[in-house]
Amino acid sequence: MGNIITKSRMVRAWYMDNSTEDQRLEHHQTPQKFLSLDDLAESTGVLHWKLDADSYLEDPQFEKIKRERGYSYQDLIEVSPSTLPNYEEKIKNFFAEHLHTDEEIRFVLAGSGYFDVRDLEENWIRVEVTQGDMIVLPAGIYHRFTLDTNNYIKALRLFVGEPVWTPYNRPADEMECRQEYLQKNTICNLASTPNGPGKGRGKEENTPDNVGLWSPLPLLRPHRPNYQGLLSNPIKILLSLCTPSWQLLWSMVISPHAAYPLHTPTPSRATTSPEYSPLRPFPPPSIPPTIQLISRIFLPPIHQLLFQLGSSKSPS
Ligand SMILES: CSCCC(=O)/C(O)=C/O
Ligand SMILES: [Fe+2]
Ligand code: NI
Repeated sequence: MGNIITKSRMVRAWYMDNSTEDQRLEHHQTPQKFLSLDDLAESTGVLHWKLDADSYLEDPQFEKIKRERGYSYQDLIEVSPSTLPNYEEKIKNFFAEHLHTDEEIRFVLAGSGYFDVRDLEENWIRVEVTQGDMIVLPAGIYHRFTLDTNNYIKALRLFVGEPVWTPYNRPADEMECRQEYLQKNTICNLASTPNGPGKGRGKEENTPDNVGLWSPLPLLRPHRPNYQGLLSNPIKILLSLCTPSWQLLWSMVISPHAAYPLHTPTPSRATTSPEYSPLRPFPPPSIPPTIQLISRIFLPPIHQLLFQLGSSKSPS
């Protein structure tokens, strides 16, 4: 593939239009609507790193990511009409909306392409990957892949343990990994944060960025990119009207008690972190066992239910 020009650029992600034109085109909405990597992580759980594809073998950051995330397997895939056996069929399968029971991890060594991921409001978000992009799609996320008009990508595929590439085409809503994905992304990680978008979830587990930020109000944060779309049916409107009182109750009364025991087994930095609002003291001054129990057992399912009602009644 001597004529393929590969260039490294900042990753871009945008909301797609609904056109059925050539899948390899960019498919922007009008006007174009981009989202930041923080918003991408927050609304889908997709993670991204920019690395040097020419020196990844000696790159300590690449090693660190592999070590910390347990990636023990890697191989190469080169997607182009001339390099991929059964190209036409594979390309068709890659572009069918599907999920996997494990993370999909790709590190782009050359060329480019698009990973499309569904957010929780059923929008397609297109993530452009070029040389040096490492992308992790969480287990259970609906997604698809296409080449762009350059028709070429070479990527490392990484995996935890023995690789399982099986795609499960949509609908796969009953699968455990899908349910887990929804659970993680509707309750814990789309958290309302005191620090603005993107701080509610991160690439590391159990850091202060990931604790203490648990809120039942993922739908109702004005900074979320699709906030407007949420106000499209009566349940969503009702939810939004409840926001101020629910938010206040949550942040002042329940959250300081509930968030800490729910999310951090190791309180190490919690008390000293300057990032926290005084409304969310760490550790909580006292945690009445009944409040802990009630908030742990009842609030997640209630909020999950509200969320599902709110997001399934009408297209937003
Ligand atoms: C750039 S890797 C090709 C796409 C792929 O492997 C996959 O599983 C898409 O979902
Ligand atoms: Fe896939
Ligand atoms: Ni060539």
